[in-house]
Amino acid sequence: MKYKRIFLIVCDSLGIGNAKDAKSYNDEGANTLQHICDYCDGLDLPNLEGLGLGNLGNFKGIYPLKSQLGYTLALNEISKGKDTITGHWEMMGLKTEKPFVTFTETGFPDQFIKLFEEKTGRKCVGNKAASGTEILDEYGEHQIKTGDWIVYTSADSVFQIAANEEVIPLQELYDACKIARELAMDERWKVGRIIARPYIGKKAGEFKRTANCHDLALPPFAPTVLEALKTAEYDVIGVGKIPDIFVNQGITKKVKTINNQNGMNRTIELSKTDFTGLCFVNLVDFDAVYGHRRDPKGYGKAIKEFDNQLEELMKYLNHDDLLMITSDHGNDPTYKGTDHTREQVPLLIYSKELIKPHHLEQMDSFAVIGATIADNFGVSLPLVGCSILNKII
Ligand SMILES: O=P(O)(O)O[C@H]1O[C@H](CO)[C@@H](O)[C@H]1O
Ligand SMILES: [Mn+2]
Ligand SMILES: [Mn+2]
Repeated sequence: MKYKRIFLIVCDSLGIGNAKDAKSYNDEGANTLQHICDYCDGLDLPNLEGLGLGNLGNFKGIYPLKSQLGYTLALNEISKGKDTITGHWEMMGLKTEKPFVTFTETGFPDQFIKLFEEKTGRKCVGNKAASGTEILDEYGEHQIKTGDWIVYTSADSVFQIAANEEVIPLQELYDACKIARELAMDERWKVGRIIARPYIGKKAGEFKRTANCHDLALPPFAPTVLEALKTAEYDVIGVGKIPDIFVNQGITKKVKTINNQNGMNRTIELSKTDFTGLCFVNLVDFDAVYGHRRDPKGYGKAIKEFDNQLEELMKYLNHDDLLMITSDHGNDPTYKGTDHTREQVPLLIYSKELIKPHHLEQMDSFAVIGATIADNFGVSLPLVGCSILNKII
């Protein structure tokens, strides 16, 4: 074991363009970070820049340094799919060959909706691909009058249920999600995630989603690196959405968060505690609050805030800790539509002492991350992805 603790932070959706297969996803030219930097007329990110982020692309305001502190490379996703689950599972060694079923063009079939209505005792409205905030403006007032569920999907493999917390009790929404998850274990409707989308407010234009959102994912289809770590009795701390994404498999401790800032604060607190193993963090606001909302200015501000908090985290790292910063897909806020974009993701690696700063161009598979972690802790390596442990040290 070279590193006692590894902190892996996923800046959800912070892609860096250039995916070899972007065309087959209709995402040619998408580049989340580059276009945010352009839109903001340059981003000043001293900590990420110091690690070497500027060597990973042409990002206005982020300069490529000759003497970067970190080890940097770009990763290509090899799975079929560009959603959160696919990206995170690949990081931990699973290659998804068959994409999850989607209902983007058609909405969910009548049979599924009927069963869901019968079992939950409420009717559904919506049932189409939509932005989660726009659909509240469309149906939120209707829901207050009727108590109907607002259901919707997207380009992702999801069934999302929006419910006003002041109209439908939160627990009833969670129970309905469980019912939907059971129904959607049927092969015909086996979507990657059922998502509870609670919100508050009284009229269109004023509805606000709350932090009580909850995902019910399919369990990973094979053991992941997280499982291997847990079996070998290492700590596997999941912060934010991580436990949901892996349906708690391989997780030894769950830490809930309410937003990015809180996620980083919780991570900084964890860095002051003693553990041996992995602290795996997802910062979802980049994606949910800015990427899908096509808000490049807000996204830029959020990256800047992350960069500030990163400085504090780095201060608390021990000499034998390793920090990895990456992403799970792109979500270019200047791109057409409101969905994820197929992009390469950055991998920035840092340790106070045990690192050989270097910029390596690119590698295939996000599983480079899981393989390196497995290698470090001496557990069995995943079937995909090469460890770079011996290169970074
Ligand atoms: O528009 P909202 O509700 O944020 O939905 C987004 O979040 C879901 C999960 O990533 C996807 O379906 C995506 O469209
Ligand atoms: Mn994501
Ligand atoms: Mn998303």
